[in-house]
Amino acid sequence: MLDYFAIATQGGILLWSKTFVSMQANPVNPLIHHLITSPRSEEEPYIHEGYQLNWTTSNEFGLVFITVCQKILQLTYLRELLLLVKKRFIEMYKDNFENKAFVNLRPDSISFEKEFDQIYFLVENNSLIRKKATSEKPRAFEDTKKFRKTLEGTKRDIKDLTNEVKKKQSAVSSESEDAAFNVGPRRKSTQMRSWDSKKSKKNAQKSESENQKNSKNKRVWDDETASKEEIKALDFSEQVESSELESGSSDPKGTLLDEGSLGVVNKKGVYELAELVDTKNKSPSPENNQSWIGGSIGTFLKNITSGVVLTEKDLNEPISKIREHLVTKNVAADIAATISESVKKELIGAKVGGLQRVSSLIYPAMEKTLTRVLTPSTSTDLLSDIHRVKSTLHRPYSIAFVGVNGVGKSTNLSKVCFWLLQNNFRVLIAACDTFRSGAVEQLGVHVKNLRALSPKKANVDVFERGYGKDSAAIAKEAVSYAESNGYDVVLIDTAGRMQNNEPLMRALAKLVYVNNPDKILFVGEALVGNEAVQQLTKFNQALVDFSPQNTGRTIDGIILSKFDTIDDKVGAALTMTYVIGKPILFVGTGQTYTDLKTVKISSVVDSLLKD
Ligand SMILES: Nc1nc2c(ncn2[C@@H]2O[C@H](COP(=O)(O)OP(=O)(O)OP(=O)(O)O)[C@@H](O)[C@H]2O)c(=O)[nH]1
Repeated sequence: MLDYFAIATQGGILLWSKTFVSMQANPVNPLIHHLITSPRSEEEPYIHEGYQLNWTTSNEFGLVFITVCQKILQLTYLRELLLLVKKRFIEMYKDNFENKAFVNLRPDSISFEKEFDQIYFLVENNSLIRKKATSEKPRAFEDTKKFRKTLEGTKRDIKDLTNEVKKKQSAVSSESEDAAFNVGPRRKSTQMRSWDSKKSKKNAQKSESENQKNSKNKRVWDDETASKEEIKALDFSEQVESSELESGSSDPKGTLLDEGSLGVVNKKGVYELAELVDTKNKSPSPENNQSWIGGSIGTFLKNITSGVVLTEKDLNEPISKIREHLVTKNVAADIAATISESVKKELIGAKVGGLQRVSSLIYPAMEKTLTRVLTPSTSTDLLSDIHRVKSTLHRPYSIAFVGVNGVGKSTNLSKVCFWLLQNNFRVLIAACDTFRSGAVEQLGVHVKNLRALSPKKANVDVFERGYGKDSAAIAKEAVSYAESNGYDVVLIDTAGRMQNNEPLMRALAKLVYVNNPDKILFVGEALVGNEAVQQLTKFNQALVDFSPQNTGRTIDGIILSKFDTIDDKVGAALTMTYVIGKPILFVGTGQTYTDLKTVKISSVVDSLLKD
């Protein structure tokens, strides 16, 4: 779905905008600046910090219309949306323009919300409208009809727009088939879309012969980890270029995958995610006076000589330095205080040995405490768990993704799916966000991309039942559909919800109770402040409080998303783990499907101890 739509003057004055997902830094200004300094073709999207911006200008009125969406999504309707919004906006406000400037109209008096929503609704549902002629009437088409009926007084506009959409679609209809990703008993399995259609095969052959002409830069393997065949299995270039990726993507490989963050295929043929490595900070060295332990802490301890037994008084100052250090690493303040107190307890009564520096006692004490906090109480080996459930219980393994709005649940679910697909699992994605408009379609786009990137294209489907329905029931239906149709894993996408919204938290507890997923993963943003700690605690508590039968099920693990936005401060991992005593299973490090990493306890500890 869209993150943002803006209408601005070509001079950069924002006239009207609509925000769908809040963004950390609005990329519209950089685009406008870019357009002023180096005009470029409207056909070529502008990529800025993980966002893709498409636009159209009206030179006659000096306007620019801009869509912003995450670059991982390849939305087909952006051009149509832009052109229709431009047409409608100019129709409505052209009398207020003179010499490309507004006359007697202030931006805050522009009322364009209703018109925009009508256009967006129609364009977003374009593929469903196109299916009108087919025997099966999709549910959303009925919605479109109902919606139209309610729009008294605007029928003419809607008719015009619909005709325009249809006209444009008939031109591209042979290329777009994006409404057919959904599965479920409602459709017979024979009706499920075959992604290896004749057209794509033809494209594949064409791309293959083009590939032979173009010498590509392949990933360079710097060790013996993978065999030639295994490397071939990880070379997605051919798959992507021969895929059915939607139009408008001039560099699909770069958009969907980051070769730098690819995992490795190990000797057993398992595609392992890359590990998070802190390359930015210096290695800790307690013996090094320049390091924070040897330096600032050492200063407080330099008077303590050999044979002395450490007391609380000796340790107060150094321990407060440890707390400050942890806070600079993004550990929540109260947790930094608790951990440093724990280090203090570890050290009280320790005897300083012969040639030993006191500061060198601190490093192992901290290492021990941090390792204790980070050591998981539940399994982190998902692949083995999935195999075990498959071979012993003969059923699919289910994972629910939960968290507040916009933290990256669907994106990271898709990255997990990419990893599972590389390991040849068959995955069903259950679209249980029946709340946010566009959530189901967003999963459809991910599935389309994932199919294009996967060794076996038919290994991933979406199970959806549209909007407004009971998500617990949809998840149950999906799991049973997966069981009877041979899927190995069900990934359950849930709606984002605020931790204080009791009805929604009750609904989540119900989903967990009814489905008892094998793993409940909390997706939280890496920039942890008190707010995020509270979110995690409350989600965990709500699962207990609102469970219909007091099952005691709580969150099993954490995905720390948007790690790339916080400059390698691993403290968030410590804070989150400390709060619920469950491990960080994955770290999201960007917006492509390969931007998912695992974290080793020793590297988190190492990183926390670094300068
Ligand atoms: N930089 C960065 N962006 C991310 C990461 N994960 C997700 N995002 C972005 O965060 C935004 C929201 O992601 P979604 O996956 O839609 O979030 P969600 O939690 O499913 O959203 P709701 O369904 O609205 O609750 C998108 O723009 C994503 O591209 C990440 O690891 N790094």
